[in-house]
Amino acid sequence: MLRIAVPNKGSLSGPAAEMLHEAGYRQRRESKELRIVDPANDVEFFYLRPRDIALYVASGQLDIGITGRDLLIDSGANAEEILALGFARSTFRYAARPGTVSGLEDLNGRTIATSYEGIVAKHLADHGIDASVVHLDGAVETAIQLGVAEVVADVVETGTSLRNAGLEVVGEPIMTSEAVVVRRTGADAEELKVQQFLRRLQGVLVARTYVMMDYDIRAEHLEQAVAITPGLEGPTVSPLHNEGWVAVRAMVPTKDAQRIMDDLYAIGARAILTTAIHACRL
Ligand SMILES: Nc1ncnc2c1ncn2[C@@H]1O[C@H](COP(=O)(O)OP(=O)(O)OP(=O)(O)O)[C@@H](O)[C@H]1O
Ligand SMILES: O=P(O)(O)OC[C@H]1O[C@H](OP(=O)(O)OP(=O)(O)O)[C@H](O)[C@@H]1O
Ligand SMILES: [Mg+2]
Repeated sequence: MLRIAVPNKGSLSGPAAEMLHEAGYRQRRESKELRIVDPANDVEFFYLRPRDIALYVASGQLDIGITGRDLLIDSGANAEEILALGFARSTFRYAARPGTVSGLEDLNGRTIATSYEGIVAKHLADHGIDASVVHLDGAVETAIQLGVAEVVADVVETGTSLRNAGLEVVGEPIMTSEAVVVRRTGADAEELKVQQFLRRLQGVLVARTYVMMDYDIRAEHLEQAVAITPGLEGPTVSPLHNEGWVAVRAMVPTKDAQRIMDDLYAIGARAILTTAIHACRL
């Protein structure tokens, strides 16, 4: 049975459970459940603190985990990212009161508050900066107002928390993060059960980012149309009862669908339809 760690709380927990549910796995009914078995899929889910997940996976007790890339790197655990999941996207950045820190070099001698000591210590060392790091559990933006630190290093998504604390970012992002699937470094990536799990999640990612597009076009414009909608392995082309016309079917990225419909219309395509993909296996 495949043993999988899933975030039990925080920003990763809801979207991770939703993705697993879309991939056809049973998920817990209430947040106090710490472990559930999905016998139909031969999988066991353990609901753990996102910060601890890379460690459990590195220990070999659990086969796979879902966590944040930033948490994986911060943990220093012997685990590696094998699939990016596209949710809980954020950057990790330094911030300070406007006008107090001029740039990265200016962090020398400062006190930096963070919940991600591993990332910050490595970043400072890589840039030859000598600063002291104070560990806080959360709400680190407030540490400056309360005099605990002059600089914070924290997760930034919309920037609202920084603005509310009267802070602005310093330097370039230290890293970008999103939810990721992790495995013990060097574990057998070819293992069948693992591959099947990853294929299911990839299917959800594709269903979320692509739509199916159908349209009719005169045969002489087919090559132009195929250039606009190349599909994944080439579009399906079928004859229409109306001679000289063909029907084309191809997957297109959802974000480009409206532009593609305009482009197809402009070269003479008609009856252009898009439909959602509910599930897929590439
Ligand atoms: N506002 C946010 N937007 C996107 N991702 C976020 C946000 N806040 C935290 N994350 C991501 O969530 C993960 C941290 O999860 P964790 O549960 O420790 O913290 P949290 O989501 O802030 O929840 P908590 O309220 O328990 O602190 C990291 O991968 C981080 O990048
Ligand atoms: O840029 P924003 O959209 O404001 O998002 C970033 C904030 O979200 C998270 O905080 P959370 O609410 O989880 O509280 P925490 O700091 O206690 O973890 C993170 O730690 C930042 O503070
Ligand atoms: Mg938080």
